[in-house]
Amino acid sequence: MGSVHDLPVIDFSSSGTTEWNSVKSQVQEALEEFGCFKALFNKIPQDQLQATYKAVEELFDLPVQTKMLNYSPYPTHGYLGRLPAAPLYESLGFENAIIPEEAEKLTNILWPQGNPNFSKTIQAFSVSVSELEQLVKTMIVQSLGLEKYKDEIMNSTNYLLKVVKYDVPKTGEKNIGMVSHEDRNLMTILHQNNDGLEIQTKTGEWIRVKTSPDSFFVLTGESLEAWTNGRVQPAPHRVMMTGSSEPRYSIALFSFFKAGYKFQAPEELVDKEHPLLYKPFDFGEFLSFSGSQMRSISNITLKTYCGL
Ligand SMILES: O=C(O)CCC(=O)C(=O)O
Ligand SMILES: [Fe+2]
Repeated sequence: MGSVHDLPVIDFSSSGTTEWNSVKSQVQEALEEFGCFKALFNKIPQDQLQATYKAVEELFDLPVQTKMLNYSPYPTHGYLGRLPAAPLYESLGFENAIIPEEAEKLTNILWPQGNPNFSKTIQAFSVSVSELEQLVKTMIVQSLGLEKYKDEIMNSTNYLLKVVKYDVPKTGEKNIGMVSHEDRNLMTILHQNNDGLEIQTKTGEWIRVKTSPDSFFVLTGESLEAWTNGRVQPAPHRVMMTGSSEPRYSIALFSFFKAGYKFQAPEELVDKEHPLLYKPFDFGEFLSFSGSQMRSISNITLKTYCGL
């Protein structure tokens, strides 16, 4: 792990029991201190990664009216763009993108004649990143001594693949790509083609995440804070388009508890020093009620919604 001024970097490329235990404790330490870390994960070949970025560029090249067909009943899970607070930002979301039929169904809305290459590419990418998400989740439940909840957690998780494009700011335009916020889901695993993502540490310092082809940035969200009864807290993050000469793309897999699954922190994490922070809640209902997947953008906090 790096110095106080660096974000932790954790290598997931080797396997074996010794490595597993070492990586597991690095994960827990990083999450408790920063709520995030950079994962070196080489299970996605470079040509697959390049094909995914190519597919994403093709998607953003579609006319705005077409992109707007990407609708989700959940706020911020479908097409978003031209927002006054984020004029450089545009995103689309693919719910359950790890399931081939779902990826295809959403693809066919955008390309009624079909685009099997696109749906297969984003589905394969989502599956690979979901494997990393499941490794991290397994390590968290093991570190907390809560492995008995692992299957329930795994079976209650859904995934959304969100792809984002940030335009280069024009002269005189603000360079904020996305304002500071924390995510509300369980975990977000993000790959970027150019630097731009910045993380705020607990001491208030902003750190810019360095891009490399095999690095995936793991951020935890408010739902994990609730499930761990405050042990892991999400880090504020933002995107600054500083010194860019070309658009920036990021591809992020969001995991969250399925709508209809009411959850609360396991009783093992509740005691005198750690009183229960939140009443049981359903993430789908909370998302609909709060109006945004991003804390700090919506005025409704989890504390006001179901805090104790
Ligand atoms: O594009 C990025 O790097 C950040 C995206 C993000 O934070 C989000 O969609 O919640
Ligand atoms: Fe975020």
